[in-house]
Amino acid sequence: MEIVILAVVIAVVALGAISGLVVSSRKKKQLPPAPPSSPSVTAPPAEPHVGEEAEPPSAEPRRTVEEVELPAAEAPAAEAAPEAPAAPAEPEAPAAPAVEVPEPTAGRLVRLRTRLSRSQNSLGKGLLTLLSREHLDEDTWEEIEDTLLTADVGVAPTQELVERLRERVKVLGTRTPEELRTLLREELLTLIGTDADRTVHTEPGVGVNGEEKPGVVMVVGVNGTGKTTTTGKLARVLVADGKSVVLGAADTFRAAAADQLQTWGERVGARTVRGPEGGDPASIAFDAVKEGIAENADVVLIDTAGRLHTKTGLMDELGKVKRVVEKHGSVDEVLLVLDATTGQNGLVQARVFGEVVNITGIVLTKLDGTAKGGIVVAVQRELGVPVKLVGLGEGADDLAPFEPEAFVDALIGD
Ligand SMILES: Nc1nc2c(ncn2[C@@H]2O[C@H](COP(=O)(O)OP(=O)(O)OP(=O)(O)O)[C@@H](O)[C@H]2O)c(=O)[nH]1
Repeated sequence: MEIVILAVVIAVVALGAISGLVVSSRKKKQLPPAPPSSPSVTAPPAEPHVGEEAEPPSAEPRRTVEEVELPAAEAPAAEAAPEAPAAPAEPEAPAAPAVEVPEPTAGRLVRLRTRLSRSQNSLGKGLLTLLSREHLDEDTWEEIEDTLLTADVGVAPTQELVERLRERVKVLGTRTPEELRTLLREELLTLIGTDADRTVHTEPGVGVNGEEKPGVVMVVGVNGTGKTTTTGKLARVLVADGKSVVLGAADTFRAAAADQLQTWGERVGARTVRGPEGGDPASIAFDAVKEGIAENADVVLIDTAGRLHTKTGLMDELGKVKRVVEKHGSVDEVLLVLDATTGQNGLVQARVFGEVVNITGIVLTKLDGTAKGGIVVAVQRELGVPVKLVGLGEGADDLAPFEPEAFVDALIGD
């Protein structure tokens, strides 16, 4: 019996040992799956790869910024142009509107009058309303003063005008609206001045070598005031008047400026002389006049780069551009372009530009976008030169000769 029990125990122990082995071997088999998951654990080591990869791209963009840019898109078109016969037709397509016929310049200010009076309403109408009050007490005169100052007329001209109005209103006694309108019209005209020569001088002259030289106009001013646009619009005006025009793209700061000018020129058949981007503006201006002389053109318009009047180096450069152009002969007109919306700051600009180049006329742009038409008075006083042209919109023919009467009529309405 004992033997049987012993045999059973041995058998049980033996079975236990065998099953233990099986379990442990299963466990060992389960482990291997762990290693497959271990690569994901080793993923972090991939981070260095990411880091490694990150470096080249960080270097690449520096190259691609220069290399890819727009030329990548433009180059094929440019390359295709000489090969494909259809392609050359495309560059000619924009040249087709070169036959554009600009609007006649006469009466432009009258045509643009609604735009002008819309923006200037508060000045003219405001003054008339105040002057029509039954009792013109001190408060009312102060309000009149404020209206003028708000419209950028300037302190001294405002005081002069108010003094004159006070005197004349006193003499008038009863004031009919019509009398007031006439009175205000006269006084505003006196303030603006009707005697100044507002012609943009573009007559041909005699060059240093005795040859006939085109009229030369330089367009100067602070950034974004509308120089290129004005140069383009002026080219249209001149072409409309039957003159041949050469454009000089001496704005080598702003990459798109030369293209912009060339487009304006192409639309009316005026050639643009341009140089490399960032090139010497004086030499481009010089070449433009040289071309103008060679081509027997009537007028050369030189668009210069926008420059802050506070940067001495840039202002010196402007002086140099003018001096270099004068090696051919006189510069007949230096137009300072002022943005009417910048108000009093325009006066500071006018003063500094006037010190560097002899300003002969002012172009007041964006008059359609401000009620501060009084700047016309202030800037003429500041510089002692007349406003010759006004910009009244972004349209190609939205540049008008400045006519004091039409301007004042627009201010005070009918
Ligand atoms: N509303 C309005 N916009 C104008 C007038 N004149 C110019 N502009 C706009 O003013 C912006 C600047 O004009 P640009 O001719 O490029 O100015 P710019 O002085 O040549 O600029 P920079 O070369 O950068 O100094 C453009 O969007 C023009 O369309 C105007 O009389 N009225």
